[in-house]
Amino acid sequence: MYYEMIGFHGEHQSEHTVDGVPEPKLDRSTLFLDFDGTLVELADRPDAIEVDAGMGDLLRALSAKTDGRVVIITGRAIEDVQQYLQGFDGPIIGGHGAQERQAGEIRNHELADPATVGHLGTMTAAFAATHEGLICEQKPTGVVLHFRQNEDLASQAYAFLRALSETHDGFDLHHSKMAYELRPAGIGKDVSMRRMMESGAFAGTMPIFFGDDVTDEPALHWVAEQGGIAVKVGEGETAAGCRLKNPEAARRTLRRWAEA
Ligand SMILES: O=P(O)(O)OC[C@H]1O[C@H](O[C@H]2O[C@H](CO)[C@@H](O)[C@H](O)[C@H]2O)[C@H](O)[C@@H](O)[C@@H]1O
Repeated sequence: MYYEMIGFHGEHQSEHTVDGVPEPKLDRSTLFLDFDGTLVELADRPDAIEVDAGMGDLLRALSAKTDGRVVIITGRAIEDVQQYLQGFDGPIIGGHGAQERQAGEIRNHELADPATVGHLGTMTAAFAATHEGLICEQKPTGVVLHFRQNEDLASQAYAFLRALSETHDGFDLHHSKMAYELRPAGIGKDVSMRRMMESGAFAGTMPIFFGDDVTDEPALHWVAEQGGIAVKVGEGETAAGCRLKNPEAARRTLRRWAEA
């Protein structure tokens, strides 16, 4: 909407679409990319993903086309996701917005009090250790309980984290794919995205976002509302105007843009 109001819409994307996605003018765009389920296929465990061998080259090529405005925006901790992104030294928003990497330096959001996060992590790890099939993922800004290995434990995982959220101010409970997560209240990919789009090199460019999860929906909604390109990867209800079938299709579109 904003870009249409100021007359930029047509300047930032062509009317030509491939697989239902408009072809953007990358030199006037900012490209936000979710990681799990968008750039890489989901796996049984967070540490079992397989990253396409050309991922680093792809992100570097897209960064060159956008003058450095490719942003990885993920729920993972930055310390975790960056091991899969060798060769990409651009900005990363991690922990759903609770962390940011700019110019190689990682900053954690002040809302993620380290003592509280540590305490939540310790308690959740102890709970997972006594429930076979639950995986505790501790992050610098929150904690996740994964139940993909044993779906029958979903309600117990939920009840446990819910009790923690009710006894620890400032942390909200969120549902994502086969997992529940505690993260600081007030953070979100949409919040980080809006802030970034108002700053320095990003202001006045058109936002593009590829995301797959319910946790991506507020940001997909915001991008669509701005007249940007919001792409939902996979199935499910969405506010996005475009959809690609799976991460392979998303990578194919991105490779085409990188080579255009
Ligand atoms: O924002 P994203 O980049 O999509 O990250 C969301 C969460 O992704 C990871 O969990 C999910 O992917 C795992 C690996 O495929 C899968 O096993 C799990 O069931 C999914 O929920 C990651 O572990 C989380 O920290 C991220 O928040």
